[in-house]
Amino acid sequence: MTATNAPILITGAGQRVGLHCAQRLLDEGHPVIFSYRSERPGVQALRERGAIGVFADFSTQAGILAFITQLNTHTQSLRAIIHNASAWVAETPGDESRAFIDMFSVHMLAPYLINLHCSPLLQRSTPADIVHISDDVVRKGSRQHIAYCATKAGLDSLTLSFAAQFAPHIKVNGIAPAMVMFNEGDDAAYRAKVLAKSALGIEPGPEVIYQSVRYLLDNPYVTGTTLTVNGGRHIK
Ligand SMILES: NC(=O)C1=CN([C@@H]2O[C@H](COP(=O)(O)OP(=O)(O)OC[C@H]3O[C@@H](n4cnc5c(N)ncnc54)[C@H](OP(=O)(O)O)[C@@H]3O)[C@@H](O)[C@H]2O)C=CC1
Ligand SMILES: Nc1nc2c(c(=O)[nH]1)N=C([C@H](O)[C@@H](O)CO)CN2
Repeated sequence: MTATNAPILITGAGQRVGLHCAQRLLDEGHPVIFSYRSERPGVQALRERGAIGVFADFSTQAGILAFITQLNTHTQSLRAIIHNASAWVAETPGDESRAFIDMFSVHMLAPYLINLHCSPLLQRSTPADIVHISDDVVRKGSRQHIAYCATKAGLDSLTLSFAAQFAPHIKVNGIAPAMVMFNEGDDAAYRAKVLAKSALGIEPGPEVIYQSVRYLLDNPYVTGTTLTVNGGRHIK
C-alpha cells in the first residue's frame, strides 16, 4: 500500500536543528511526528502547528522500546525517519562510562532499534527514507569528545548496513555536519577558534541541514551515502 502523505518522524526536535527541520517539513506540507525529552517552547510550537510530539528518553533500551510502542499508536506508515537526537558530551573524569553508554544509546542503539522495529511503517510508503545525522568529526577523531565521536562513527556504520538491508524500497543515508550553530554559552574566543577551522568560516545555521535532508528525500538514486556539510574543514 502506498501512503499518500505519510508522516515524517524526526527525533530530538524540541530545539535547534531538529526543531528547524520539523518546522520546514511542516512548511512543505509533510505531517510530522517528533520525539522530545524536555518540554521546551519548540515542543509546544510544533504541537500548535499540528505535529504530534512523543516523549522519548533514548538513554535506555526500555526508553527506546517505550517510544516505539507509543509511535505505533499514532501512525501505520512513515514517509521517513530522521535520527537527529544527540548528546554532545565531553569525557568527564570518573564518569566516562556513563557518558559513553548514554551516547551509545542515543546515537546507535536508538537508531538501530527504531529502524528495525519501524521498517514495516516505512514499507507502507513510497518513497521511503531513513536519515542518520552524524558528524564530520568522525573523519579524523576528536581528543575532546572521544566517546561522542566513536558513537557517531557507529552511526555511520549503521547507514551502510541498513542501506544494504533495506534496499530497494527504503533509502538510508547520513548527513555529517561540522559546526552549523553554536550553543548559547559559547564565548567569542571559542567561536573564533571554531570558525577558523573551516575554509568558509561561517556559522551557517540549521537551514543547511534541512537542505541536505530535502536532497536526500527527493533524490531517488542516493543510498548508503553520508553527505559532508562542513564548510570545507577537510581542505583547510
Ligand atoms: N549543532 C551543530 O553545530 C552540530 C550538530 N551536529 C548534529 O546535528 C544534530 C542536531 O544538532 P543540535 O540541534 O545541536 O542538537 P542538540 O544538542 O540540540 O540535541 C538535539 C536534541 O537531542 C535530544 N536528546 C539528547 N539526548 C537524548 C536522549 N538520551 N534521549 C532523547 N533525546 C535526547 C535533546 O532533547 P531535550 O532537549 O528534549 O533533552 C535535544 O533537544 C545532532 O545529531 C548533532 O550531533 C553535528 C555537528 C555539528
Ligand atoms: N548533539 C549535538 N552535537 C553537536 C553539537 C551540539 O550542539 N549538539 N555541536 C557540535 C559543535 O558545533 C562542533 O561541531 C564544533 O566543532 C558538534 N556536535
